[in-house]
Amino acid sequence: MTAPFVLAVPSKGRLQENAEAFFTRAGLTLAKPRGARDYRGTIAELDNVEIAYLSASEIASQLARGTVHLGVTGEDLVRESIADADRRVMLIDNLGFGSANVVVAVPQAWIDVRTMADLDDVTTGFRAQHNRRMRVATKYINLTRTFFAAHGVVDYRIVESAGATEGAPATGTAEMIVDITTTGATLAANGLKVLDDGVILRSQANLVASKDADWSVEARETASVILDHIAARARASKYREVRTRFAGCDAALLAEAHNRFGVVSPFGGPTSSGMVTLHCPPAQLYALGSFLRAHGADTVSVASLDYVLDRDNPLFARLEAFLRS
Ligand SMILES: Nc1ncnc2c1ncn2[C@@H]1O[C@H](COP(=O)(O)OP(=O)(O)OP(=O)(O)O)[C@@H](O)[C@H]1O
Ligand SMILES: O=P(O)(O)OC[C@H]1O[C@H](OP(=O)(O)OP(=O)(O)O)[C@H](O)[C@@H]1O
Ligand SMILES: [Mg+2]
Repeated sequence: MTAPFVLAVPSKGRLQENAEAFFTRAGLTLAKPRGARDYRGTIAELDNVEIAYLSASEIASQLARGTVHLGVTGEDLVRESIADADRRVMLIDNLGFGSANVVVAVPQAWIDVRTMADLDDVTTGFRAQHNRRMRVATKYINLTRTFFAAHGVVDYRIVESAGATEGAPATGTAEMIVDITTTGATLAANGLKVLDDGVILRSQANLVASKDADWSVEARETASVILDHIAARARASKYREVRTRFAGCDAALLAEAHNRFGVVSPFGGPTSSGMVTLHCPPAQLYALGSFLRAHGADTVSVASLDYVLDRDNPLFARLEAFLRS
């Protein structure tokens, strides 16, 4: 028996629901045969795939170790926990959820500190005056070191924080923090502000591949099928299907529609009777409908697309290039 292909999916926290919904939309139904507390699952449509339900941070670690082939996790966790991340894992695609920024935040009361350059001055002055370094509370130790170094800030010390990091300045365990934020509500509630150039990383959930997983022929084939599903869904959601028929519909008109509205003609130009099926970006639908009617169409129908299966498998092509590199 060949070893199963392992896909890691967040088991809890804010990424979980979105991740499951993402696979469902792609036509891949995640199932837990032994109930909700089961941390191993399957994909109803595919044999020989094992779903590993793990925390988002554990997914990043297992991708680095190669114990899972593909996983969904936050870019922040990938960049923080995997040294040399671009060589060991590949971010195949942004998933459009789990957006959050890793930021440098200081007390709002520091009115003269707006930028990293200001912070550099303040940390240097603090060290000279107090004979100790300012403390930064964070769980993003590597991201903090790299970012501070890039800005020439050296007079600081990291205090590792596992949770409630925003509270550190008020309780006196650190002077400032590096943490993740979405709405900014937690920072504001703790009297903190983000430095103007203090965004270290704009993170979101990603589909990530491990370089060191067992990429057997079977594993590659499974990845190709999974990524084909995902690409078909992604392509479908970028467009709506527009259909019409009128005598004046010709190649020149379609070329104009392409240039003006970003319309593509996946099945070629109009038939001899002027029947055509187009794919149009949602924001341009009404403009396209008006354009077609102005040129003679009596009726234009618009429908949403569930999947668009192309001969190309662009996500898998990227994965293959990475595995070869
Ligand atoms: N507002 C946010 N705060 C924290 N993480 C967020 C936010 N928005 C998106 N994320 C993403 O979700 C990931 C996981 O965060 P989540 O809070 O779900 O789990 P966790 O913090 O790792 O788990 P736990 O808090 O139980 O240890 C983050 O690393 C980040 O990529
Ligand atoms: O900018 P906001 O929208 O306020 O969100 C940011 C907060 O959310 C996260 O905490 P979480 O709820 O995940 O708790 P945790 O610290 O236990 O992970 C994060 O660590 C911040 O504290
Ligand atoms: Mg959290």
